[in-house]
Amino acid sequence: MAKTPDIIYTTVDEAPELASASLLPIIRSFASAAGIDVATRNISVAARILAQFPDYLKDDQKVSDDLAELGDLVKTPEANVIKLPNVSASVPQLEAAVKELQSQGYAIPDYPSDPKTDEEKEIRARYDTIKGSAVNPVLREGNSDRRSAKAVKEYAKAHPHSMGDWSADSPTTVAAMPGDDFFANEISTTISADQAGNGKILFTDADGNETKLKGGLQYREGTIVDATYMSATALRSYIKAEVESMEPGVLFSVHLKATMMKVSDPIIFGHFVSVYLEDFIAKHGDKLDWNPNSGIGALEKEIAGNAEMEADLKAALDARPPLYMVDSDKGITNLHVPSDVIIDASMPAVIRAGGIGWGPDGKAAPTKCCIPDNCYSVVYDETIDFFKKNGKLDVTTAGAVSNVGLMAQKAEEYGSHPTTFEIPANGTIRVLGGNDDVLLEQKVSKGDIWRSCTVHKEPILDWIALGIRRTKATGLAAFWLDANRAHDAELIKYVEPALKEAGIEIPIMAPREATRFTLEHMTAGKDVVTITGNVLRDYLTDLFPILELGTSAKMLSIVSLMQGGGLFETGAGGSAPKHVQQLVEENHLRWDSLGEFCALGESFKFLAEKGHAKGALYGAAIEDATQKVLEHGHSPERKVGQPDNRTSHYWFARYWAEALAAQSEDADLAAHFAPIAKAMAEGEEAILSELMADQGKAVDLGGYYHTDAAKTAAVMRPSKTLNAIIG
Ligand SMILES: NC(=O)C1=CN([C@@H]2O[C@H](COP(=O)(O)OP(=O)(O)OC[C@H]3O[C@@H](n4cnc5c(N)ncnc54)[C@H](OP(=O)(O)O)[C@@H]3O)[C@@H](O)[C@H]2O)C=CC1
Ligand SMILES: O=C(O)CCC(=O)C(=O)O
Ligand SMILES: [Mg+2]
Repeated sequence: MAKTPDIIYTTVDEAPELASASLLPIIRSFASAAGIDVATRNISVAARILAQFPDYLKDDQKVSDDLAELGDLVKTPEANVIKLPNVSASVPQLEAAVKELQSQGYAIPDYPSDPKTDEEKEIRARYDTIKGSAVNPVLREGNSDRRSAKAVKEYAKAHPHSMGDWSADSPTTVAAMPGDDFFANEISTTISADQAGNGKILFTDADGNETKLKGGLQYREGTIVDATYMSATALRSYIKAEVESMEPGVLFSVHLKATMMKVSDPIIFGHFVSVYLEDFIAKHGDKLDWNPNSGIGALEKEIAGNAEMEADLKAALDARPPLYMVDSDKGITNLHVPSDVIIDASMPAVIRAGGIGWGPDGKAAPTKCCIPDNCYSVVYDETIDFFKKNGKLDVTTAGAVSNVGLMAQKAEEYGSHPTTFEIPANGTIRVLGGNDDVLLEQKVSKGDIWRSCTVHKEPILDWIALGIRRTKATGLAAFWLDANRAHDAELIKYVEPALKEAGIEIPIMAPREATRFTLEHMTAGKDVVTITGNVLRDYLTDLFPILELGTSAKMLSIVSLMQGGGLFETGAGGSAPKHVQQLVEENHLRWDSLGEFCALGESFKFLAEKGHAKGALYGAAIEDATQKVLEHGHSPERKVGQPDNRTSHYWFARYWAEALAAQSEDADLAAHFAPIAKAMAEGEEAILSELMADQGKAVDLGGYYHTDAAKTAAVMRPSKTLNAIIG
């Protein structure tokens, strides 16, 4: 068997991938001096599509299934993977990627939006494995530890980013369902030894016809299994009530996670679209080949050229309260594209701005934020309440909020796609254990969104232990668990004895209380650890970093894999499509690779733990370089003509080389890097001017999802002087 590479750096999409075109050659060149090989594996949406359809491709077009390979690797102690954020594709994004690949000569099939034949169904099943958050759940074989590096936090306190003012009478609110949501309907149980084995989910309609919705569920002793549903009727009447009770001057918005929750949330999104456009759909719905779950963007494409429908759509939108906009310049509303509705990014942006979003007129306005499910809406509701009472966060004095998240082995909601169903008819749903015991049973109605989540015992115990370690290192912490929520009550049965055994007291608080506790302490300058389940891990690791640091991309994001390997995610944010657009239009890339720098440092330190002596020197040198990039103000700036991602990489490389040249533990390494550092310093003027020379001009990357490597390299590595030093 081939040797596992020392470090694997993932190939992804959009802005982080453009950044890699500049940064990775530097990393590889420097690492090779210590005999450390840095390999790549491609998990971009384009590569994942090609990997699914070898039978449609010519031999020289076929690609390996790198995600599957990585999925196996993370279950071994050898794993040392740097994972950059990748596109979690919605249907519109998937369709766009397919179209682009087809235009490049890859004869892959169209995405069947309404599969009828067996062949179409088979193609659709392959595409479904690519849709939404298809990468992270496969790689995350460990729990999550996200925090800011000390240097990053100190820099943010010394150089505070802008924050909007909050006023006590801000009309911005969070609106959740009055009941009959996932929170209200949840039931939960823990699998006994007898019940372990192959579980299944059965549905029985009103006439007694039984269908198996899912079999082969691997229940283990100690696994927590839940069942819950959101009533479609209750959801629709809540949306209607919220649309109809809007105050003038307030924007209407919904905040979901259609990428991660790829089965349930597009359906919820579709209900928002269809209630909001009720009158238009009543008039034209029958004539349309359009699913509201794809959003208004897809509707606009469907009716393009039909003047009557276009006029009616415009009138329908005008008759409703103004929508919160994703991009007001381009007319993209909150209800346009499901993948643009990303609550972990959108709610912090509203809160950071002082409770405002952007309206169709391009002006900022207060916003009603609909977050249907009460499991998590309370966190944002309480946060907004807190800032209304206390005014905006003082970034210069705020403590650091870090997170320990229960994530391993597809924990909780984020692993529930295969066991989420839109209920076909009124009836009963039952979850059976390995011994056919009925574990959970619920009466449901047609259209309800029903799901079952699981979380295994080993990840739970590992998470509690990690929470205890981080609490000891930090001082203040809380478990965010609601004793009144069925799932959390089962988890508490693990947490309480584990804390007792460890002889440590960590409070257990419901999310609303825990939010207040965290905000009170952080505003008083204290560092706080939030120990949460998987969804709150995702939400909080954008919310607090965006408030504290201006972006979550600067976070350290470590997944200590349960089998002993390491997965180092870069930041907590996404792939920044707006940054790609700016690069293409004006050759300026404002993506900040600080997250990559932090992950790289951790990855080298991890290599040292595994016995690679030079890993520790590299890790320390990278930390030093990262701190210098910050201290000397060499992070990318936002506007064309200013230093960007590429110049920040030059400084990072230079400081990294200088640190390796200056260390005295390894004379050979110092001797290798001394001339590199010298050449970088001497070449400063030439390199910076070569890096900046072509800013302002449009560039061609040869694609969006599947860019041309040579074209991208030419754009991202424009300095001959630097390239010659890197070799
Ligand atoms: N872990 C993962 O793999 C994740 C992937 N995603 C995917 O990313 C895509 C985009 O998601 P979106 O919600 O727009 O979130 P992003 O995090 O990509 O962008 C939100 C905003 O945050 C700022 N930002 C994010 N990262 C950086 C960075 N490194 N440097 C500077 N600024 C940064 C940018 O602000 P500004 O524009 O003001 O500069 C950006 O527009 C989607 O396809 C989504 O599925 C999202 C989250 C996590
Ligand atoms: O995998 C995804 O789609 C998003 C992940 C994410 O937002 C996170 O882990 O913070
Ligand atoms: Mg997130």
